[in-house]
Amino acid sequence: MEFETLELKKEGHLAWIILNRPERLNSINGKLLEELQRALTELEADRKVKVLLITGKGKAFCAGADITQFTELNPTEAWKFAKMGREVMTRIENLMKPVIAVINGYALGGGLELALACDIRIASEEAQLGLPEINLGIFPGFGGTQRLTKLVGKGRAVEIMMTGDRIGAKDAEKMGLVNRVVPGSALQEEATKLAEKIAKKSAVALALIKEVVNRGVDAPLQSGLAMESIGWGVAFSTEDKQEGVKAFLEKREPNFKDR
Ligand SMILES: CC(C)(COP(=O)(O)OP(=O)(O)OC[C@H]1O[C@@H](n2cnc3c(N)ncnc32)[C@H](O)[C@@H]1OP(=O)(O)O)[C@@H](O)C(=O)NCCC(=O)NCCSC(=O)CCO
Repeated sequence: MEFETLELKKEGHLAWIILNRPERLNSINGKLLEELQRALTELEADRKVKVLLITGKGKAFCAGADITQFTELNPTEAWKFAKMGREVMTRIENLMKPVIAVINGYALGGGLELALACDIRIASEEAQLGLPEINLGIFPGFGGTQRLTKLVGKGRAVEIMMTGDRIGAKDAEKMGLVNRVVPGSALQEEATKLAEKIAKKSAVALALIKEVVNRGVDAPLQSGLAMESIGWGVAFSTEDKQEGVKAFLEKREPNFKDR
C-alpha cells in the first residue's frame, strides 16, 4: 500500500508507522490523518502483526497539527478537522493490539496527543513534550484535555495546557507522562526489545488487557472490576490459557498461538 506522509514497515510480529513529513516536523494535516486511518485498517486485519510502534522521521516525533492549514479553516471545517483527529487517536487507543509511542524528539500539541493515545510511551533524552496550542490562542483538540488529565492528574495537566511550556523527557518521566527515557542512540533498539517482549505473549490476553483497562478508566470501580472478572472468564476459553498453564507446570516457555 502506498503512502505519502508516513511509512509502514513490518518486521516479524512488529509493525512501525513512521510519520514522514520531516520538513514540517511531521505535523499532522488531513492527508496524514487519512493515511493513518488506512494504515490502521491494514494493521488491524494483519494477524501476524502483534505490536505497533509509532515514531517520527528526523528530529521530531510530531510537532502537532499543521498550523499552515489553520488560516484556511472556517469554524465548521476546524470542527471537522478536530473530529478527524479525535477519531484517529481513539482508533489507536482502541486498536486490539498494543501500541508504543517511540518519541524521538518534539512531541507537541497533536503530536503529544498522538503519543497519549498509545498504550506505552518511550522517549529519547532529547525529547520535548508539551501542549503549546494556548500560544496560538486555541487549546488541544485531539484528545489532550482528557487523556493528559487522566494520565498525570488535573493540576499538572492544566498547568501544561495553560502555560504551553515544553517539558523535557526526564521531567515527563517523573510525572508518569512517559514510561521511560533512554539515550537517543538506543531508542529504536530499546523500543524494539520492549515490543518483542510483549509480542511473545498471547494476543488475546493482550487485547483483553487493553479493553478492560481502557473501559475501566471511564467506569465506576465496581463496573471496572466486573469487566475484569468477565474478561478473565473469556481468557479461560482460549488455547493460549491451556498452553500457558501447561508450560508453567512443565517448567518450559509457553508457545502462544494467539487463539
Ligand atoms: C517544534 C518547534 C519548537 C521546533 O522549532 P525549531 O527546531 O526551531 O524548528 P522550526 O524551524 O520551527 O521548524 C522546522 C519547520 O517545520 C515547521 N513546523 C514546525 N511545527 C509545525 C506545525 N505544527 N505546523 C506546520 N509547520 C510546522 C516550521 O514552520 C519550519 O518550517 P519552515 O518552512 O522551515 O519555516 C517549533 O517548530 C514549534 O513551536 N512548532 C509549533 C508547535 C505547535 O504549536 N504545535 C501545536 C499545533 S496546534 C495542534 O496541534 C492542534 C491539536 O491539538
